[in-house]
Amino acid sequence: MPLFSPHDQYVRVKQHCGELLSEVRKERPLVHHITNTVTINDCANITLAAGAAPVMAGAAEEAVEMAGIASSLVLNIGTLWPGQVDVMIIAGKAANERGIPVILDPVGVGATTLRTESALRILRECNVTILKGNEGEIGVLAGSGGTVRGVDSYGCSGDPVDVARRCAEVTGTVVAMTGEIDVVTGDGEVYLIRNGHPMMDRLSGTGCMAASLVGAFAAVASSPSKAAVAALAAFGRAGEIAAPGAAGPYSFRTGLFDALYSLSPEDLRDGTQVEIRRGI
Ligand SMILES: Nc1ncnc2c1ncn2[C@@H]1O[C@H](COP(=O)(O)OP(=O)(O)O)[C@@H](O)[C@H]1O
Ligand SMILES: Cc1ncsc1CCOP(=O)(O)O
Ligand SMILES: [Mg+2]
Repeated sequence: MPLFSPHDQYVRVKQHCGELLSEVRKERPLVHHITNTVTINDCANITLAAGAAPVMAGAAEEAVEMAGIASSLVLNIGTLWPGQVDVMIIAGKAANERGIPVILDPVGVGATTLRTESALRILRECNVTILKGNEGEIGVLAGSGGTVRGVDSYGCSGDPVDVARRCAEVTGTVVAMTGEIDVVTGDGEVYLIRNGHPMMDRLSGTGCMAASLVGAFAAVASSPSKAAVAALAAFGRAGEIAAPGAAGPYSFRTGLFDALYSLSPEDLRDGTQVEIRRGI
């Protein structure tokens, strides 16, 4: 006999999403980013809008010290420069030693050899807690095939849920795969999150911001997968609230920050659209 019925479990996950949002605002965790130069400001502001505190620190000389005071670390390979992966690995190892979660956003993996080798090296040399990518990126890292052009996903080969499961198996991480439906899996169940809006795909940086939010929620959560579910549901919910009032991508961007800032734990609890399936 399972301890909880599927319906009980569904209600508990939704409740937990709301609780984690409250916890982020109460704890205001410091999220250390080593990230790209395109979306760095949006990542800082979305972290603030959620109630957490961002710091962007990319120098080798301060990587260990910053990881020493942060509550989570977000590594994003969007605009790599020579030596940046070395810094990411120094920070990642320091984060691992302290036991704080490490989130990897393998932006554009599969598009070039440098990106693929860099993502694989980080996964090999650091203990990545949550791997957050779009369908193409996760398909590439699962080894089952994904198409990435520049930083854009052209999808993965096969059933996205199977691909996410396989990626979690191969990498030993919790996988948070974004898209029209987000899939989170790796330490138990598989979660499908149906929040969000197509406008989120029309704005550069929504994938990076999703990783920042996963970092903020993982910093205060005991379960990495539940943190990723709550973060993606919160971001998706903010997108749903912002889209009807937007004239286009740029007013949507403003609305997205405002909606996340104003999102109540009760709205997140009630508005989270999650399906739970048996995991690996
Ligand atoms: N068509 C869509 N419908 C709903 N939400 C979407 C859609 N496309 C993207 N999103 C949301 O936008 C965010 C970024 O996802 P995605 O576009 O897959 O990332 P990336 O920018 O890395 O390609 C995620 O929170 C995802 O849920
Ligand atoms: C356009 C671009 N080029 C390098 S990083 C970047 C931003 C990617 O943002 P996202 O994948 O979050 O949409
Ligand atoms: Mg994008």
